[in-house]
Amino acid sequence: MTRPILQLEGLAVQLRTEAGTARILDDVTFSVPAGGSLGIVGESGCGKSTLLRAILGILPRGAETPVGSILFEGRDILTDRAASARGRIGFVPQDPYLSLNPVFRAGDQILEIMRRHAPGSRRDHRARIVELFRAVQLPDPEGALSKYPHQFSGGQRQRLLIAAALACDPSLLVADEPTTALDVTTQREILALLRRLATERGLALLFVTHDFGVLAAVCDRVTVLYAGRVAEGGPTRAVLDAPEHPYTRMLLACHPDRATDLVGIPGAVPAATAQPSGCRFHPRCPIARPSCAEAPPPAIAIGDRVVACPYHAEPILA
Ligand SMILES: Nc1ncnc2c1ncn2[C@@H]1O[C@H](COP(=O)(O)OP(=O)(O)OP(=O)(O)O)[C@@H](O)[C@H]1O
Repeated sequence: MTRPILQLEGLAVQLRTEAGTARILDDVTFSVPAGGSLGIVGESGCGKSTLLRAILGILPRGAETPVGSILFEGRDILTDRAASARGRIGFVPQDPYLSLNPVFRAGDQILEIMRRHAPGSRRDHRARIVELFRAVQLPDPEGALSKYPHQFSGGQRQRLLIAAALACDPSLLVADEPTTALDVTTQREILALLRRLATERGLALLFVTHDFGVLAAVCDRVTVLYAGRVAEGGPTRAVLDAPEHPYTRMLLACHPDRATDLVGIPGAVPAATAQPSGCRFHPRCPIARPSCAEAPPPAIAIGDRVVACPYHAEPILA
């Protein structure tokens, strides 16, 4: 088996807020091997962004020290600051319109990042940036160096941001819904680009999305989060074709591309300060039993999949 680049074991993140302790992530476990791509999906408020923040070491103020471990290239970046500082984690943000500094030329913005990570002369760095621009298929890579962000289209700006994420020579690329701000055609091109770069460079890719179409286009595996806990995980195709957890089944049934007789999931994701006892999905779950409110369900392994529901084989009646 390929070595994991990123491995989370029992990660829990809590935040002190005015409304009490927000239990945002609990017992999150998964791994991403070199060359592998994992998508994190779940409704808004399930903890996807907080998960990325924990990995990138940028949790908000009020966060308690996370519990569990985040092994990056075999070292726990929660405790090993040196590993974290040296970490080769590239980040592709959500919004290409907000994520570039409008007053600096594209080349200079990436030069800054490269200088921090790799030795070399200005000329070496510029040559490498042109190479990166070529790799992300920016038109006129040489000319792009001296352009300002507003001189690029949305898709080109996202390509610039991917080039910026690659500037630290990463072994892991973390992307937070990088195509939501783009039109469908551009979205497809950017997803294909990410997929190709990850394969060609042997990068591990961690991809956050709420869109199953995007997930299927990019990720070999998926982890479904619900209210900060893993509901289900496994190969993307298998999970999309035959979801096991009631949450995944209902979430997929509400997807516009899928016509089924199930409509929406009643209720809403609970506030992180008011997580239900036991299985956090039980108040919205049509097959919940009284015991579901008692203790968090353990993750059950089914081949190369996991599902956190002892009643996953039961039908859901509309
Ligand atoms: N700084 C904070 N203070 C208080 N609560 C927070 C904070 N950050 C996140 N939360 C809460 O943690 C939960 C998870 O939030 P998070 O942003 O990680 O979810 P998400 O799945 O990324 O949502 P979205 O898809 O809308 O970005 C939510 O209930 C949110 O209100």
